Amino acid sequence: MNTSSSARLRLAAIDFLNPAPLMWDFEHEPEKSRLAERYDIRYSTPSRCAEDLFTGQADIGLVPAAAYAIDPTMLIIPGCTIAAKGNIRSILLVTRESGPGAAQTVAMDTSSLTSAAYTEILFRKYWNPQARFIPVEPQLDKMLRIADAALLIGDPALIALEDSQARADRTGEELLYIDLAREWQQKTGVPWVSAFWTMRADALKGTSLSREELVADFVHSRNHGLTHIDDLVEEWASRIALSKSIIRAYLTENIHYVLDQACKDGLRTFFRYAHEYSVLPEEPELNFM
Ligand SMILES: C=C(O[C@@H]1C=C(C(=O)O)C=C[C@H]1O)C(=O)O
Repeated sequence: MNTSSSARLRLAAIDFLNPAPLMWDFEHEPEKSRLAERYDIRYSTPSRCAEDLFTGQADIGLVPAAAYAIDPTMLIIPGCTIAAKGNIRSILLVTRESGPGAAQTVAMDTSSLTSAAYTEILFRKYWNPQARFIPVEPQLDKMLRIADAALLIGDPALIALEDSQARADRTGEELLYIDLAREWQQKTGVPWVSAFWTMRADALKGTSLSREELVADFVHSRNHGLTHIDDLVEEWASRIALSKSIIRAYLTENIHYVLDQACKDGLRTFFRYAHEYSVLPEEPELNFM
């Protein structure tokens, strides 16, 4: 917790392509310097972001939805999300040709909390309730050596999908690349919600920031990011092994950045099933700041 008005809020952010529009003002002038006086950003993976918030090493985090059920004393900052209302492209279950129903073991990307929980629900409810889950580093070949299917998220998933034909040519092995957000929506009728900004309930105490100023910082950053997609495509083309057209499609067609009513319904459905299938401890209320 911050104790003086000059103390900055510690922000745990995710070092993937998908949050880039949310981070626009935090990473670009003219707002960057102003926001640097309010927020101290540290980048990591989704699971690490949650850990930093829950262990008190961060005040605000782009937190995987699953983590919110672990500590519902946290407050959701309204407005922004990482979600999908169609294909998400970066959350994949990769299986052998026999499909997920035949998978006995699933290697789970250790950087994921939420997609891992969704995957477990999909197996328990629809595909194979007996499947076993093994946490593994996100390397497809390694994962498929020890399991029948693999969950990949984020940039490693985007790259694996781009490489899918080349991999099949290389290895002679045909794999299925299942987009889990599309699968989830077809089965449940609600959007897939991965993450949202979450803060410790006492985070604003001791700072001079009001609730409205804080919400505006995040919402304006997202809005500015969405008007700078061309710039983001240029920036990211040199950082990730993807074509500019894929980066653009991912930021404009795949990821949905507005935490709207449909996403809130999606979250409630996710939490209800997660509790029903013993994937998460309890079904939390959605508490907004
Ligand atoms: C869309 C994605 O969402 C991310 C996936 C998360 C998870 O699986 O725990 C958490 C935060 C999101 O930023 C992705 O990484 O592909």
